[in-house]
Order: sequence, then C-alpha cells, then structure tokens
Amino acid sequence: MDKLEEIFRMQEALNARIGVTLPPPTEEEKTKWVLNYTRAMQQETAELIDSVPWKWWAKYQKFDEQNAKVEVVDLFHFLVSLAQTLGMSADDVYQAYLKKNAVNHARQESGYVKKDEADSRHI
Ligand SMILES: O=c1ccn([C@H]2C[C@H](O)[C@@H](COP(=O)(O)O)O2)c(=O)[nH]1
Repeated sequence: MDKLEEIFRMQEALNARIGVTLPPPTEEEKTKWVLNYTRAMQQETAELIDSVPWKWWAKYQKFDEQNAKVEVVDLFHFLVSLAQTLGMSADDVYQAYLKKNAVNHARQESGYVKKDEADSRHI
C-alpha cells in the first residue's frame, strides 16, 4: 500500500477512536475542526521551536533533535487531519502538491518579482 494512503487510513482510525469522523457534515463543524487542528499545530510548532536553543539570552538550552523529530510527526498527524477535515484524500493532497510544486518552480523560473494570486487558482 502507498505510504501516504496508509498514513491517511491510520489517522482516520485514530480520529475515530478519539470520536471524530471527518469530513464534518456542516460548514460550522468544519470551521470548528479547522480551528482545532490549526491551534493544535501552533502548539506543536511551539514545542518544535523549544527543541532548539532559540533563547538568545539563555545558555541552558540544548538542540534536542530526537524531540524535534517527534514534534514533526505530531504536526503531521494534525496536518493529515486538517486535510481530511477539508475532504482531501491522500491522492488529492498528492495531486495538489504536484500542481503547487510546479507553480513554485515556475515562480523561481520567472524571478518571482510579482505576486500573481491567479497562478494557483487551477489547483
Ligand atoms: O484529535 C487528535 C488529537 C491528538 N492526536 C495526536 C497527534 C499527536 O501525535 C498527539 C498530540 O497529543 P499530545 O502528545 O500533545 O497529548 O496526539 C491526533 O492525531 N488527533
């Protein structure tokens, strides 16, 4: 089985155990879960920041690479749930990634001197 598809399936199973079925049926519920998952990701991002010595005034901090990797995986859990909240399958994410990656390369090709919001509308 494709690894991304397996991750999506495992995340669905974990979320079901927690009592959450995605995508939510109403726009109101979708809004709630977008906010829940983005807030959870902000928290995990803060924990990732704390895994590196970011405090320029303190000397006690260490680079905890092992913990940083765990935080990345925690973030991935919530990012996959966020995609599922918006009704995206593993293949939807893959296809959108391909298209957006091509846009990013085209932007580099052209020097990216102007922001063109319309260049991503086809994704
Ligand atoms: O609805 C949820 C809630 C939590 N987690 C997972 C993601 C992280 O791996 C971990 C974060 O929880 P704490 O370790 O911060 O308790 O739980 C989910 O996948 N879905």
